[in-house]
Amino acid sequence: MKIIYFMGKSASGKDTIYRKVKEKLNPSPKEIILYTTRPIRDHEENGREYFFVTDSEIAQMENERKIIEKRVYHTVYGDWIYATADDGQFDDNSVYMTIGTLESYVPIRAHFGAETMIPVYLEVEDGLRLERAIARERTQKTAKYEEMCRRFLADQADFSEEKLKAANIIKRFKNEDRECCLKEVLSYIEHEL
Ligand SMILES: Nc1ncnc2c1ncn2[C@@H]1O[C@H](COP(=O)(O)OP(=O)(O)OP(=O)(O)O)[C@@H](O)[C@H]1O
Repeated sequence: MKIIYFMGKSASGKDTIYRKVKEKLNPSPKEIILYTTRPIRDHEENGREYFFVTDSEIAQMENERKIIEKRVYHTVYGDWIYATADDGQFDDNSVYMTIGTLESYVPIRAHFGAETMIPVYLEVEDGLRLERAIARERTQKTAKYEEMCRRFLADQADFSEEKLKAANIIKRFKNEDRECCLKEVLSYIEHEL
């Protein structure tokens, strides 16, 4: 089993590059769909970006010992839970792909083993990344600028150099030009597979 694990700060382009990589890889990797209690965004679909669930549904999966890792974010809209679950999604002979955080990468690597993991860490210069985050919020019916700012600040601590080093994230991909980034990410993944 291999798990291609996309990470990066908010608006670093994880979703964008992830979708393109999924399109280009043949056979296409299976997606690991995470669970979240955050409200669905306008362009999202339940079961595509995430399984959108309630707090009690997460609690039930915990009782059933299905949760591999779980994070709680204290947002301006309340607590949002994100979780990865061993819910029957995984089989030994498949290649999987998902978007996660550094905090989630570490327990997942511990659960499945380092040899299973193909980490893809994306980065964008902070000013450009903030511009992209604002532009993205503007396209939403209800722009959540406060939450966007909270995440921008939280990212600095969540993806600190110490944490990147501790998680053994050495390779990084700059997402300035989409096509260049995609090409580099694809050739790295193909090499690792
Ligand atoms: N190389 C690029 N050039 C220009 N715009 C980009 C590029 N990559 C991504 N974007 C745009 O930047 C915004 C953020 O990208 P995306 O939603 O993929 O980021 P993300 O890392 O998944 O964000 P989050 O973690 O906050 O959900 C989107 O509007 C996307 O279209």
